[in-house]
Amino acid sequence: MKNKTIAYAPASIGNVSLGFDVLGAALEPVDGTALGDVVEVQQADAFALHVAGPFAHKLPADENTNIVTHCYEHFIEACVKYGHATHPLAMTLHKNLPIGSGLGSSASSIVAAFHALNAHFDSPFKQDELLHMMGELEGQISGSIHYDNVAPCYLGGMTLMTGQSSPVTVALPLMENWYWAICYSGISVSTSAARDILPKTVDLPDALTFGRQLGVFVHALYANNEQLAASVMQDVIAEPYRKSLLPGFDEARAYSMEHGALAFGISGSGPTVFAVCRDQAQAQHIAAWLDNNYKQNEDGFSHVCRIPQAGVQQQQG
Ligand SMILES: Nc1ncnc2c1ncn2[C@@H]1O[C@H](COP(=O)(O)OP(=O)(O)OP(=O)(O)O)[C@@H](O)[C@H]1O
Ligand SMILES: N[C@@H](CCO)C(=O)O
Repeated sequence: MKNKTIAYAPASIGNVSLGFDVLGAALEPVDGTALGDVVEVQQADAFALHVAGPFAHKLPADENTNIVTHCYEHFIEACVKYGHATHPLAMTLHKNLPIGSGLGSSASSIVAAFHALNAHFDSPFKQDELLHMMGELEGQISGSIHYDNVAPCYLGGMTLMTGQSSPVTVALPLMENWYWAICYSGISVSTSAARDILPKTVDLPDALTFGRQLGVFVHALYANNEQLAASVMQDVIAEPYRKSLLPGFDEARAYSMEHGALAFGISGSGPTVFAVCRDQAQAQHIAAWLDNNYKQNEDGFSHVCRIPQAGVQQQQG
């Protein structure tokens, strides 16, 4: 067992427009910004959670309501159930991602927490076992289990959920030259509220479009056909309802598409938006425009990102 274990878990895009709840991608800013939460664990006499970082003050003051505390309790219960030895830990969460941002903020805390806990105790649980725990904890927050943030955050890349208990998710090929301009507007959108406004059933034409788009997208990634892949990146499930929660969304889409973006959409449940760009210069231009025009307040930010191959990463203590 290690004295101190530290894990960094990246931001992620849920849905990627065309894959509601079943498609997600990790994010890595090209300028080296660490866009993700960090969790440290260390042996202690009793459990304690300390919260730090730029968005710590936006979390509930009571550490018992922090999802990281719930991850610890869940992990220890699982260890007891399966006969793995444990001891109490002190944990620190560096809350670097804004809450209710659409960047997979709770997923980032959850993945960093479970990875640090598992590594600290010499990996008693395997990948899919941990993913199930992560999905369950994410479901406690958003109201239903979905893996489209926790899976890419944990494993990196762009991942498609299988609906199976193992493998929970499979990796998809990436378009080598795509850059993702992302902008968080600075307001908070609750994922559970953004799920509650969606209709409970989907019309047949939309169901057919959803299936066709997802199938064509996966084919186009394997065929390395950028135009075909981008042509089906449209959201027929959530965006028509959610965009009313996002001031300036239509203008941001119109500007991005007029300036060459291949696709544009809501990241997760928003308010973060993304534009898929052919090269870094185009992404820088669109990110700068979004920064000046889509951002609503000083909490907002924009980045040019790539999709990293790696997800959660262990750091030196
Ligand atoms: N460590 C944590 N990180 C983020 N949210 C937390 C954490 N602990 C508790 N919460 C609570 O969970 C809820 C998170 O809400 P929500 O799912 O809308 O945000 P999110 O995960 O940040 O969203 P998104 O996936 O869109 O980035 C908030 O009520 C927040 O106070
Ligand atoms: N698939 C989830 C992602 C939330 O970040 C949703 O759109 O509700």
